Amino acid sequence: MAQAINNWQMDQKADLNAPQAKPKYISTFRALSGYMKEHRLTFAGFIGCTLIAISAELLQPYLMKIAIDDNLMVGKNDYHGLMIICGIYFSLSLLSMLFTYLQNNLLQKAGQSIVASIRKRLFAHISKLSMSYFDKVPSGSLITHVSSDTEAINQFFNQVLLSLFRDGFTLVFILVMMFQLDVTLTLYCLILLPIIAGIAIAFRRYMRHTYQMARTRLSRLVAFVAENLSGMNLIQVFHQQKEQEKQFEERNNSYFKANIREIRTNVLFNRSYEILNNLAIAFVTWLGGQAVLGTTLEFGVLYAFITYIRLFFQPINTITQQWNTLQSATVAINRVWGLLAIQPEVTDKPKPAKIDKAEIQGRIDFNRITFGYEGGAPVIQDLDLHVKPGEMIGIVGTTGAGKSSLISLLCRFYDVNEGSILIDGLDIRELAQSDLHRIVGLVQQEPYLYSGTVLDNVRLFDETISRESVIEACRFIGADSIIMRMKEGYDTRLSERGSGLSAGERQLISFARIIVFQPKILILDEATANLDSHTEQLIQNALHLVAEGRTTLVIAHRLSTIMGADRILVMSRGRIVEQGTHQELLDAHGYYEELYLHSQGQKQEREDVAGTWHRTR
Ligand SMILES: Nc1ncnc2c1ncn2[C@@H]1O[C@H](COP(=O)(O)OP(=O)(O)OP(=O)(O)O)[C@@H](O)[C@H]1O
Repeated sequence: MAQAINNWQMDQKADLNAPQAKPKYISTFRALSGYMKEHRLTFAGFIGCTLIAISAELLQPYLMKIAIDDNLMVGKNDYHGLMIICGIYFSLSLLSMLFTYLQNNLLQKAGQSIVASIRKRLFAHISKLSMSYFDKVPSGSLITHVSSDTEAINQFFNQVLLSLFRDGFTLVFILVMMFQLDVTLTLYCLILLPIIAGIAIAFRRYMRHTYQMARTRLSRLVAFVAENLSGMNLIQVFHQQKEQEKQFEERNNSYFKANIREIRTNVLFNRSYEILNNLAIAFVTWLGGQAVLGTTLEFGVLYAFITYIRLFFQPINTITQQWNTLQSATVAINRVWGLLAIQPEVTDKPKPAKIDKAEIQGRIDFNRITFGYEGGAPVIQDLDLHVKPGEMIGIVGTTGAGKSSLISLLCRFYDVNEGSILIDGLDIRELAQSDLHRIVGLVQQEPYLYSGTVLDNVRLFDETISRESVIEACRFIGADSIIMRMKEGYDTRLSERGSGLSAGERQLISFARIIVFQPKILILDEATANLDSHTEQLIQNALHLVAEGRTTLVIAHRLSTIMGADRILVMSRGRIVEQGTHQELLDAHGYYEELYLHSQGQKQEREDVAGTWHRTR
């Protein structure tokens, strides 16, 4: 497979010097050849079956010619011979049916397994790409790569390759039979061939345009519906249903019109093609009929000839139809291979340092680090921070101060531009990322929950972690009683992104993950959501339990979360501007004190509002 990607990359480099960008058909075949080689026997079987199926089918008119000329027209009462011919005719039909079935099966088997392995490789590759890639590329386009692009490759096998062999063989076979029957008549018919092909190609071009227009309008419509579904609550709250309906109608109408245009063109083409076919038959009947009347041609030959001419048009039509599919498959393959060729920016060293997770103490050193996102100004500047094993650090600061960026660097979602980050004295770039992520655990601001049971979500589908360990972890952090109140306890299936749970419940489940996976360093990007005081208390307790024995960095939006931290850092514009304990920072009368007084003011305001509300009831 690596060879297939190398081939593709070489073709891309060669293309840079090409005078104009043309669809890269050659590189498409080279790209797929690596996968196809693995199924060479199946493909050989497919070609063999195709040859047998087509030969069986196309020998039938010839057999009729024999029946007419050698039995019926000569007036022999050879019933036995006629019966044998009819028997062979029927057997050929059965043979053709059987081998068409086998041919389809073999092609499907090879094609589907190639597409499945491309999809698997693509998914595995995407999950290894660095965060910087996901910053640049919208997730919608990645979904297209995994779904539509692989589907287009599927169509390449199902339609293009099938047609190329089946229809290609059919055309060659028919031509051979026609020449064998009558050379002059065949040559006359061949005059029509460029006209037929020209009309078919011109129509196909126009149809491609109408097809693309319909597809574009359909994607606009689908994107609109998807956007609406995800923002349905906002639309309802702001009473925007009418406005949205209007926009939907406009998109729906334009898709409808494009569809009608596509269907009309299709019908027009098929009818014109049929007329051409009938013209050719009339032409052959006129020429051949004269020859039959002049007794220079046998009637059976004319009959077989007309049947072959009728069969001749369909493969040309089908092959030209495949042009569009071939083009979209080529584009899809180039896109997929382009994605497969992208290297993650954050990579492991060829020989990463070996570490024993149990031996890790949890000391962290940020040594004068500077970092900026691609093409942007530094968001962390010359930051120096040293965290002792087991220390709990609270991080506060203005929005956009660089708090989340700092923890992204510790997780190695990005690499620092300058300086270094060490864990227990070892540069994190020396570690395999899988080892680093076993040491550093992250609870995000919006804990991500997957479609699956509560149990699966705590152990992240890792079946080596027992149900008992999960339950024990949940009991430890106080989530057990909440989970047991759910309909099916630990086996309750969570809907998309855990939308049936409150923010606090989602946080508790993600704390349980930490207990189960036991990282030595814990990062918590605290949720901004306002929690009720009971849940807030539960979360506080859980946090203290999970922080026990771990080096913990907490990005806090509520100061109450980190007032008890060993050290609090105040960040502004990518730098640490204040640090100390809660009391030390208050005594320093700086930005932290301002934040604290502000939060106290807000708290008082909330309490006043709550008091008034209770009194008025
Ligand atoms: N993926 C990204 N690509 C480009 N710039 C980014 C990206 N993420 C953050 N930034 C920018 O980096 C700066 C620091 O952002 P960061 O999210 O680290 O701040 P923060 O202190 O965590 O803010 P908040 O408290 O609002 O979450 C901001 O100016 C932000 O716009």
